[in-house]
Amino acid sequence: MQTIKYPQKNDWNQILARPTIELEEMKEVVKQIFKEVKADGDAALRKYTWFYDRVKIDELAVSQSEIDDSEQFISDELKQAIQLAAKNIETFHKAQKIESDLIETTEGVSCWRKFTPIDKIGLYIPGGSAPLFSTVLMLGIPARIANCQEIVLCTPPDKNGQINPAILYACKLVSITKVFRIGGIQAIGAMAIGTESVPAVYKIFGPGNQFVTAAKQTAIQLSVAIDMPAGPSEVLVMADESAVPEFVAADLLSQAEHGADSQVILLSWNEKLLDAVQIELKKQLKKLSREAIATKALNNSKMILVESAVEALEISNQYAPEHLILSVKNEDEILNGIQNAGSVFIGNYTPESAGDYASGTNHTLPTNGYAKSYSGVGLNSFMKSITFQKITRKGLENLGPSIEIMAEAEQLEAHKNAVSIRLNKTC
Ligand SMILES: NC(=O)c1ccc[n+]([C@@H]2O[C@H](COP(=O)([O-])OP(=O)(O)OC[C@H]3O[C@@H](n4cnc5c(N)ncnc54)[C@H](O)[C@@H]3O)[C@@H](O)[C@H]2O)c1
Ligand SMILES: N[C@H](CO)Cc1c[nH]c[nH+]1
Ligand SMILES: [Zn+2]
Repeated sequence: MQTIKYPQKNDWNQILARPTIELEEMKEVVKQIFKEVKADGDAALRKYTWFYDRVKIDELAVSQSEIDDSEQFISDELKQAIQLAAKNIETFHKAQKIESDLIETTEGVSCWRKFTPIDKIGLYIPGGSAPLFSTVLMLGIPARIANCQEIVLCTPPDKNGQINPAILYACKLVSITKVFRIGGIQAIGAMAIGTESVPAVYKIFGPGNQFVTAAKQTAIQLSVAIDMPAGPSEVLVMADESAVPEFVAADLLSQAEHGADSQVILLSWNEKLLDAVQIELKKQLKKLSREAIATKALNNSKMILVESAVEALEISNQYAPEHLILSVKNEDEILNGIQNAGSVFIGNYTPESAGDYASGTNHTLPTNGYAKSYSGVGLNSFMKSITFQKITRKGLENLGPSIEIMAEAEQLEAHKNAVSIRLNKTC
């Protein structure tokens, strides 16, 4: 991992550039696949599953018996771990329920909101290089709490056309029955457009590689909402002399192993720590089964020696990491200044993997700098709100003159009349 010492502020953006594929190139591919999905439906899904995943699929839908049988293939130990994670995710997301209060904005003018679930949703579960069954929990549990009626789930098949049993077990746990063995752009196209087998949905959720993320962004043009751009994983660690080099290296590697296009950043004002982490990285990397992937990601990654904690914070806010780890003595000084980050992990005993699996927070988070403007997935992502208002005669007498003046100023006479006609009528 390259080390950079005391970079100039003007150079921060270039040093921290993410290893993204040219968006325009991907957009063309996405456009073509979407066009074929619209024209040929399931046949296009089969064609691209063969093209990208090298597997011939007859039955796109996973049968209920495959879902039911999945638990035979996973250990009790894993089932228990999944159940504990599910409990914590449920507890954290249930607590996010918002009850809307009725507000009287002016005497006689009552306004309130009602939250309703998004009826039809699509979940994308990554499976290209690792079967991320934890994502089923992260999306399925809040969707169930929100009471979404139709949940469609797509995930790529393995070389034998099968879905990992842990993904199916997690589907069973959260009562998801419409499961399809489709990945990548074609899966997003199927859920956005609809085919003979895959129902079209109103909103698509879930992380994925750059192709999946580009496809989700194109789905927006078809009036389908998306949760956010949740692309290749990233982490930024801020560490001082109180950090443990072994822990820091392990955290960096935990996100580097996701994919060759992941990026990890370490910021410190303590040069000795950077050197120690560098040594640890080499030691730990060698032992990883995904060494090759993590090595590529480390080539996109940087260790940066900065002047101070204040400067580190400024860089971090500019970078807007998906995950921010604080391994520092005076965390409170930094916590107050965090403006842009998907999820924050505080102290030596809070590995980022805790949020990936089991602490309760959601791991579907904005990447590629989108943490400047997007939040991660939460209960509200699965709901929308409708506003209501009721105005009494007295209320309209109080508010009406202002509406009339504003409508007149906007030269919208009919708007004004809708108020005046009422105020002028005595009943
Ligand atoms: N931001 C988050 O919240 C978050 C959470 C979990 C995972 N992730 C990220 O999700 C990603 C998972 O990626 P993955 O690849 O393992 O699985 P994936 O399921 O996202 O993608 C696999 C699919 O990509 C398609 N594909 C592969 N090569 C292609 C190409 N050249 N052109 C078009 N399509 C192609 C194939 O159809 C394949 O099925 C990783 O980058 C990981 O970092 C992000
Ligand atoms: N770190 C990923 C989000 O960027 C989520 C994940 C799932 N499994 C392991 N990790
Ligand atoms: Zn992870």
